[in-house]
Amino acid sequence: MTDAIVANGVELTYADGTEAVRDINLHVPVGESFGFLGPNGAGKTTTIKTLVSLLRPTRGQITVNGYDIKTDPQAVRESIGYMAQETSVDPDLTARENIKFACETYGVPKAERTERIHDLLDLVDLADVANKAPKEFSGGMKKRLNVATVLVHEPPIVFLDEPTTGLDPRARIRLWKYFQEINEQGTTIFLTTQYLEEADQLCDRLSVIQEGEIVATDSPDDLKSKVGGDVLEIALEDPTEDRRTRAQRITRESELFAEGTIETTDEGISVVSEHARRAGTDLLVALRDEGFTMTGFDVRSPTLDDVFLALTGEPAGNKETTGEEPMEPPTEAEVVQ
Ligand SMILES: Nc1ncnc2c1ncn2[C@@H]1O[C@H](COP(=O)(O)OP(=O)(O)OP(=O)(O)O)[C@@H](O)[C@H]1O
Repeated sequence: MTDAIVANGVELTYADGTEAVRDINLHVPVGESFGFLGPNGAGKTTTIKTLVSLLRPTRGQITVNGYDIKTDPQAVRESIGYMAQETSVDPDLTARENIKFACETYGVPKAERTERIHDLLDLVDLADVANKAPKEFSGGMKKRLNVATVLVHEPPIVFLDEPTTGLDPRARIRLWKYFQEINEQGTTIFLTTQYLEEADQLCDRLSVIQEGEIVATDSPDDLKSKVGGDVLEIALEDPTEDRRTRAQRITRESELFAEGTIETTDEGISVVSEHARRAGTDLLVALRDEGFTMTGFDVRSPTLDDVFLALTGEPAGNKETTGEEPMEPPTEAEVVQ
């Protein structure tokens, strides 16, 4: 399979000396849905802007659709769809007019425009509000319109920079559906995200990026399998620091869990081990014999959050779960759709 995106040894240092990305290497085959997962400031936007030729790398080579971004930036831009982090639709033109404008900008032949606009309004579920202006739309509807505008010239690759940030879960799931649809139709997708679930749902493969460097690249399942087992979480009654540390030590001293990763949590301890499922109850008994009372117990498969923690030593800072980000309530137009 040919590569849609190739990046070799890419670095980008901003004028103020910030080394935003260092030694980025990528090979994204045609038809793949590839993700860049990382927290705020990790270098995702810098990377995507460099790939679409809006920023010039300080070092390294990039080809997109076979075009070199340094020598052929115009050909790169004409052959891709790029959705920036900030939604870019004209608030005063209607949804239909916004898509028509994009058709003109990208030189879609006149004879094809009417059908293309109709199909795109359908794809993103905005046919009912085609004659309304985005100033009346919810954030989710604006993003969907934005998706339609970047697809007008049927690009073989679309670059999506945190396409669902700020949307409520329902709007997010709808957008995922459209991305899956265009990917199934053969479009290569490169997206950045800080949502673990988004990476899990949409990406065939992903790179985890931290402080400008790729720390792992694989399929979501393979990344999870590298965590080293299932995750056993135990909540203790009265989980003072002393008690959590003692429970951690007892677990570490037990033969079965000596090889696992044992962390203290707010409620008690968390153990990642290949024995978590089979021998979890033995550990509960051992802790009970040492005088602990357990108030909760859960064994689960690893998530990308566990992957992130194992790779970077930090939680992913997923806004969805930390609740840092205000959710956008649906507007009237969204509700009536
Ligand atoms: N124009 C700029 N000049 C100097 N430094 C910048 C500039 N833009 C970004 N940076 C810095 O480069 C680093 C990477 O930023 P970048 O926006 O690429 O990260 P990100 O992963 O996309 O984060 P976010 O999720 O917040 O968009 C950060 O330290 C950021 O402060």
